Amino acid sequence: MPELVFFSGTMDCGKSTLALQIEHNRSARGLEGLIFTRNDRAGEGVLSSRLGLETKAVEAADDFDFYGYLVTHLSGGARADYVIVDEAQFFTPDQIDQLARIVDDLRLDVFAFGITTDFRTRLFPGSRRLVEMADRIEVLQVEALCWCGARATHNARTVDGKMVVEGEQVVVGDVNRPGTATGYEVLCRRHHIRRMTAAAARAAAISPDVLPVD
Ligand SMILES: Nc1ncnc2c1ncn2[C@@H]1O[C@H](COP(=O)(O)OP(=O)(O)O)[C@@H](O)[C@H]1O
Ligand SMILES: Cc1cn([C@H]2C[C@H](O)[C@@H](COP(=O)(O)O)O2)c(=O)[nH]c1=O
Repeated sequence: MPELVFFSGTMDCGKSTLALQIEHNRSARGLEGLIFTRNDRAGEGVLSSRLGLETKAVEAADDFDFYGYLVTHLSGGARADYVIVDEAQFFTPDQIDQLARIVDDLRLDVFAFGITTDFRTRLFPGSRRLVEMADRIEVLQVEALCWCGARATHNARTVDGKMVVEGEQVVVGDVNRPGTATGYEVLCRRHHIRRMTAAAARAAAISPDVLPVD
């Protein structure tokens, strides 16, 4: 039975790497996939992993119709055996419904990869719809870690090095980029709630006025 699978996790936990591995394994066996993404850090029309691998992808904006694209593709005589969608959090609930329809009506597996919650710990609309609609939700096995060593479960945004909890939901960016104005850091829930990034923890540890958190 074809499935809509949502592979979810924090930033930097290996989602895009797994997407590339699934693509590699299936194409190595002669299957043909269609790959979609939106707002990848590496630019338009690319699905990239921090391990250095990347592949071409169709850049899908808000008005992109996944189901229509697949129908046109197949009725033109082209082949598609499965669909990969990276950065799935950025897609609209309607687009996620189109992915479900690809599974149910066109009988293709759809593998969607994305972060579940934003920097305020709120669900992205696309991720919410995937949680509602997916046949299966897979949490990635490789755990990203908080600076304290606990499993990272939340994504923090930093502006000029300080953690923020207000702002636009979508700002493309990366972890471990100290020089950039807007950055991200993965944290455990405890340290996300306390707004305690690695830099804040270091500063607290060297300040004689502040008791250590841990
Ligand atoms: N230099 C490196 N050596 C080994 N593994 C790395 C290196 N850089 C990144 N990684 C791995 O890649 C993961 C990030 O993969 P990526 O697919 O880009 O994540 P995501 O799509 O979830 O944001 C990291 O969690 C880490 O396991
Ligand atoms: C938490 C959060 C993240 N983003 C952006 C930042 C990155 O461009 C992507 C996540 O990519 P990854 O491959 O999973 O690392 O999402 C955002 O726009 N808003 C947020 O709150």
